[in-house]
Amino acid sequence: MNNFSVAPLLSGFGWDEAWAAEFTPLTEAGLTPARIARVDRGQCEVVLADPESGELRTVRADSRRVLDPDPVNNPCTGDWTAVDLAAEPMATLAALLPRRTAIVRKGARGRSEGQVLAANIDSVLIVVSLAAEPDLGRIERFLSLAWESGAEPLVVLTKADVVDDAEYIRSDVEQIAPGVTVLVVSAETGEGIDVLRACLGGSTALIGQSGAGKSTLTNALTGTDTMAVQRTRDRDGKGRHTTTTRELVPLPGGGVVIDTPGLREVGLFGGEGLRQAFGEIEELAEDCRFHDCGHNTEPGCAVRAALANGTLSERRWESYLKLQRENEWIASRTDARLAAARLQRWKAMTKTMRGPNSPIRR
Ligand SMILES: Nc1nc2c(ncn2[C@@H]2O[C@H](COP(=O)(O)OP(=O)(O)OP(=O)(O)O)[C@@H](O)[C@H]2O)c(=O)[nH]1
Ligand SMILES: [Zn+2]
Repeated sequence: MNNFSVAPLLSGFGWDEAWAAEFTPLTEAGLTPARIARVDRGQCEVVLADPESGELRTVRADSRRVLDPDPVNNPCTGDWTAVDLAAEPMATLAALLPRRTAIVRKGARGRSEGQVLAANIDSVLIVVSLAAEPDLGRIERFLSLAWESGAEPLVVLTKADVVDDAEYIRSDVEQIAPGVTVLVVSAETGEGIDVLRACLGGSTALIGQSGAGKSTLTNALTGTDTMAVQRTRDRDGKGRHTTTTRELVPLPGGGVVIDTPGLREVGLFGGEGLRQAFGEIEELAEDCRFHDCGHNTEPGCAVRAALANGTLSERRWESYLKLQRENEWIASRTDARLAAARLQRWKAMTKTMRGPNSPIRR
């Protein structure tokens, strides 16, 4: 292996000293760090710094070795992974690094498992179209999901070019998004795009309903040059890769954007995010006379008082209760348990790599 540092090449993709430190035993075992740009059945597209040429490359890799019975633990766009480039017949994922953050929604059709939309992100852009009347309840739901991920949420009201009252809508949305920046943009006219770009750093995931304008916004942020069919020649000349189908796209000034598929239903998975999304209600409840106030008929209830004097809207309160009821379905914090299991597996793996029986060719 050539003696060059992958750090400068991969830093634009979010690689940093902490990742590198975690990865050290695997580098010694001949594995290459890579970030997952797209997931397909049994395979992934990963971005890596080629250990021989020292250039950035997009590579297809077999992911079957790291598949897990629980879908939450499976490779996801944004995951950092260890790739065995020497594996035959094709490059193979040998391990997944523990995640720092992840957007996890409840799996489809009442399944108990979660579904990961993006991993290792620093901010979550909740993309909402101004072309239709914004559904505040849905935005609250997305905000809870975003807070739960561990990344910082931002609301982006897009298609500003089709309405004249964007600023009114923005102040309505600000009311229901305490502590969150709400921006108005248009991918069509470019309005607000520079301001949005200035808010972004590191890895950003876009979430929202189908048709909200996520892909168009991704294009506007990354610039058409980046999204245009960009080809890199395979090291062995066998073929060429295009990046048009990637979900993880680099930003011109560093950092990446992860576009996620449009979501029709967003079931929450975990409750901490809900408490953050409704932070002002949590604060109100602290002023109730009784520590275990049910906010119904108890004397000295600060929530009831706020509802009575209008500082807390009935709609917001109902929305909070609804999401809370939904969350009670998740009896235990399974996501925390899964993250712990994954960390254990990672530790076992790095230990084996260090040992005399390392399975990886040097
Ligand atoms: N007028 C206007 N139209 C926009 C804007 N952004 C997106 N659109 C249009 O809205 C439609 C949906 O945009 P997409 O970017 O495909 O939406 P998406 O959120 O990626 O949708 P999915 O891929 O289904 O999740 C397209 O017809 C876009 O041309 C905008 O700023 N202004
Ligand atoms: Zn109360």
